[in-house]
Amino acid sequence: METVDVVVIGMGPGGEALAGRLAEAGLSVVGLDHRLVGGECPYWGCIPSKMMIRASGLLAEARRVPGMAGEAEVRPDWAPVARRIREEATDDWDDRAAVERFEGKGGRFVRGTGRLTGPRTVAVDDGRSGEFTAERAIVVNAGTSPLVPDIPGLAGTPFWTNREALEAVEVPESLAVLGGGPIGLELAQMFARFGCRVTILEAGDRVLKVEEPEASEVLDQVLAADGVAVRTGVKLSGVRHEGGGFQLDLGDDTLGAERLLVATGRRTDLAALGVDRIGLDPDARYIPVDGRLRAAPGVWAVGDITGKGAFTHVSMYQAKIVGDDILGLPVHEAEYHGLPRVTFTDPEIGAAGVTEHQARERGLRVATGYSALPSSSRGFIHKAGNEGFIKLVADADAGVLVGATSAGPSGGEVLSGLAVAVHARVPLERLATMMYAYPTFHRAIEDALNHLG
Ligand SMILES: Cc1cc2nc3c(=O)[nH]c(=O)nc-3n(C[C@H](O)[C@H](O)[C@H](O)COP(=O)(O)OP(=O)(O)OC[C@H]3O[C@@H](n4cnc5c(N)ncnc54)[C@H](O)[C@@H]3O)c2cc1C
Ligand SMILES: NC(=O)c1ccc[n+]([C@@H]2O[C@H](COP(=O)([O-])OP(=O)(O)OC[C@H]3O[C@@H](n4cnc5c(N)ncnc54)[C@H](O)[C@@H]3O)[C@@H](O)[C@H]2O)c1
Repeated sequence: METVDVVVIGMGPGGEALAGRLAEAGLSVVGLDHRLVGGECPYWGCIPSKMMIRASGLLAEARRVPGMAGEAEVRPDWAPVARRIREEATDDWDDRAAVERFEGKGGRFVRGTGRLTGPRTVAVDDGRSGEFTAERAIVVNAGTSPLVPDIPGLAGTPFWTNREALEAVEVPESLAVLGGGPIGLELAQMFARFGCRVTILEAGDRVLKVEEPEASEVLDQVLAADGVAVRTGVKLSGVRHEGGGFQLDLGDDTLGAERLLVATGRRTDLAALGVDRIGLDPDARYIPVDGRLRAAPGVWAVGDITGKGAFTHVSMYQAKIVGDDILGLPVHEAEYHGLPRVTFTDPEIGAAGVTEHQARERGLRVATGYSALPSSSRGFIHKAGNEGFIKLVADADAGVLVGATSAGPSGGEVLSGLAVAVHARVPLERLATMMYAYPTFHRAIEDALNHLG
């Protein structure tokens, strides 16, 4: 048993930043991770997936040249993408640089699995087994893993999760994507643009069901144009892998595909983390936290495991608050009412705050405003690839926006102003009386404000 100031279990984006900051502040910090320092985002998530999407976006833009700027012959090549992910993004899934960065700040890294054994103690299984007492804080940043549904025949087949998909060295000839959430959609469109025949199989009645229905409609339209087949209301009842491919039993018919990507959500394992030792329910999905991310006396949690939004920016935002709290600095408690998020399809679907449905469920007197990008000046100029819209959701009594969606080219960037408006509760009157630069996509915000009702 060794005594230190802080133990961080799991070095995802938030845990890595926090552990480094606390070590730089002079605390003795042990950071534990049984995989790679940095977590899912840099190795199997945001960064490599957005590099792939950047490449597929270039292909899509080149294919828009005919009729607008001459001729372009597009011959996709996956090799530079796979190479970039190995050489620039993941260092071939080697975290040496991140470990050294942390150690350079004075931290101590242990590659192993951490488990709470009490309110101040963490057992580490690193092949030797040891235990740390954390005098000041334990921080849990253990993240999530792919959730694989219990479908007959699926277990034991060489299906992909996000991890295998982002390590792909070749583009499959055909791909079935189980799940039409952000992971499934981003990767489906991206692989299709590299010449793969893609089918999305979504159990719900629309893709990206957590966002506005108008976003799902735009995605249906653009995915069809990319040659992606989208099937909703699907129940996959059996999986077989034979002759180098998958046979998927869909009740009425069978779908064949070279590869199967399972993108049906994420799961946590609180029992394995020993949360019962700090008085929490091991069968719960998330660790309950207060505004300072405190889960129990002396224990904080950050990231996906708190259930406040499975995004890197949530993890980083929470880590800053926890750092302030542990260091005894003034704390601005976490607020999620303006939660921004972007699904990096083309068009990007940016959103902040609540959807219209969520606002109505809260019993608000809701007003909405909508403006289609193709009919805006900028959309008219842009032409090919101009799909998208702005949708605003207002609390009519309070006179503020409680939600907004910005779908379109650079929809995630256009979101910025809307995220400020929702976060800072800027009065509608102020938004409606400001200037919006001409001719930008974000001018559609003004048009949507004019249509609020
Ligand atoms: C394909 C994909 C694309 C994504 N794209 C985006 C995006 O564009 N933008 C965005 O904001 N988010 C995106 N996300 C989500 C983002 O990756 C996560 O929200 C982000 O990684 C934050 O997670 P986290 O901090 O909870 O920890 P994680 O990144 O999940 O890391 C947790 C770490 O804890 C370790 N660990 C777990 N249990 C233990 C234990 N008991 N002991 C020791 N170590 C342990 C794991 O090995 C891991 O390294 C994407 C995710 C995926 C899968
Ligand atoms: N751009 C981004 O910020 C980004 C990108 C990727 C992932 N993420 C994060 O990662 C999280 C996980 O993403 P995800 O797409 O795996 O999960 P998700 O939970 O968001 O979506 C999963 C989808 O799979 C469907 N589904 C579930 N079981 C099914 C089944 N048996 N058959 C068919 N469909 C089924 C669900 O109805 C849902 O639409 C996201 O919620 C998001 O927070 C973020």
